[in-house]
Amino acid sequence: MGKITFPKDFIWGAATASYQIEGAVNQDGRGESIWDRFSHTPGKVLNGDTGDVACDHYNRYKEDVQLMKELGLKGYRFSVAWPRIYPQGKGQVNQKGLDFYNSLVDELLKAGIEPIVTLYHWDLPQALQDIGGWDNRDVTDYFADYAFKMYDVLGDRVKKWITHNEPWVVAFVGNAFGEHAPGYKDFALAVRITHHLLLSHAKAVQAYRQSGNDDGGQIGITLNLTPVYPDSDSPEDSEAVQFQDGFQNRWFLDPVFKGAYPEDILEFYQEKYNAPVIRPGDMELIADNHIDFLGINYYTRAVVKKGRESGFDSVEHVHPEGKYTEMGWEVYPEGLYDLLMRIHRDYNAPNIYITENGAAFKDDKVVDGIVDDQDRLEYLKSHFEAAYRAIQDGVNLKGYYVWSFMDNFEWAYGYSKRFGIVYVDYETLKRTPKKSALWYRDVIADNGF
Ligand SMILES: OC[C@H]1NNC[C@@H](O)[C@@H]1O
Repeated sequence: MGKITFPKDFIWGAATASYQIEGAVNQDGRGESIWDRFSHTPGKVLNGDTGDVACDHYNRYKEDVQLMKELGLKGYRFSVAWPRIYPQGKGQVNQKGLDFYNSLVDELLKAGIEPIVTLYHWDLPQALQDIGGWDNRDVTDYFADYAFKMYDVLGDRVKKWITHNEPWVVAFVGNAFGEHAPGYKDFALAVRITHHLLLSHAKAVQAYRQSGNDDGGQIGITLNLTPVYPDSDSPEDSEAVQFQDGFQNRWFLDPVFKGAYPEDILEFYQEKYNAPVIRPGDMELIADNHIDFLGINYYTRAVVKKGRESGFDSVEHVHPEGKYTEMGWEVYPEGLYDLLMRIHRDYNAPNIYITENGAAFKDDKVVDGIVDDQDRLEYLKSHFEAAYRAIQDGVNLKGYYVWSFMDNFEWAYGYSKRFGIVYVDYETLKRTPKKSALWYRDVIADNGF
């Protein structure tokens, strides 16, 4: 592909999340989150790593924003730690928590960087988990109250909001697979939680429209979407694709864009798990609170075939020959093009932002002050090219936030996986832009490559 130039005003950014970078978990009145509890539970996180210190961004944010400015970032996606605002999840507000995010937003704006703020990136206040967490329908109201407070405090300067990050991961990885906080292995619980997450999303959108701070503002949701391909063109394999696509993608896309769950998956869940619990008015609330943009987190594709068991959910994942990242995810930029075209075609999505895309590779070592992460540079380049083709074919893609601005706490993998374009030395917390960051700086400056 020759020189490509992205549309004018395309937002080139980078993304992070509170628990993964902030540290300072006991500073300035922050309450405990479910990830504090989970990471301090022996055996849950590799090497016993926790987010206690992480990148100490809470105390180093001015330095980090300065580095973002030097890289020329146009946008920065971060998340607010709910337990910094409401240490008990509701009730008493922690002013020092509000002060931190106010200062961070002011630093970003001074640096000419547009903030896009995620309200929930997995660090639920533990006090709410103690009353059932997302399985307790009341938490959907506490979330809307927390969202309203953030719109009130930051909404004059923050004009792009994301209600939830990856509700599929929150529900299933945290409550069915047991690999994330709070660590349950209960599929019926996970399905019930998906509905409460979507309900809380709708209530937070409604609160935004009522906040009086939504002038010129946009609100959306970020979904981790994985395009699914059949291992063969057999009818059995296409049935496996149908289930996996429904389980992972359509279960959230359909209610958000069409106001109803996909029939095939809903029927399967009701039969097998007697879930979700949908009350009269729920689907209307979800249907009536439209989003202004869809955030897409794309990492890789899935290739599936009919599994050995019987039943709609009998799916076996296949791992084709090819290049894989340190997470065991196939490098497949074509999947990003196909996904964007599908969202455009099947859901007529309004504006789209790639709110996360990036990779962890082994090549992260500082040698003479340089981190030569050629693998990551090539990963990003190939995915930028796929995004560009989708724009050329009509997709309303308005921005791209690389995951991640800097190496950080990669959940159950702890600090063993590095996604950053900036290297973090966890002994000294020194930040070193990697080769990919320096290349990205030029892409941003030229709005292409
Ligand atoms: O696994 C890489 C990223 N995926 N999306 C959510 C983020 O919190 C993860 O670090």
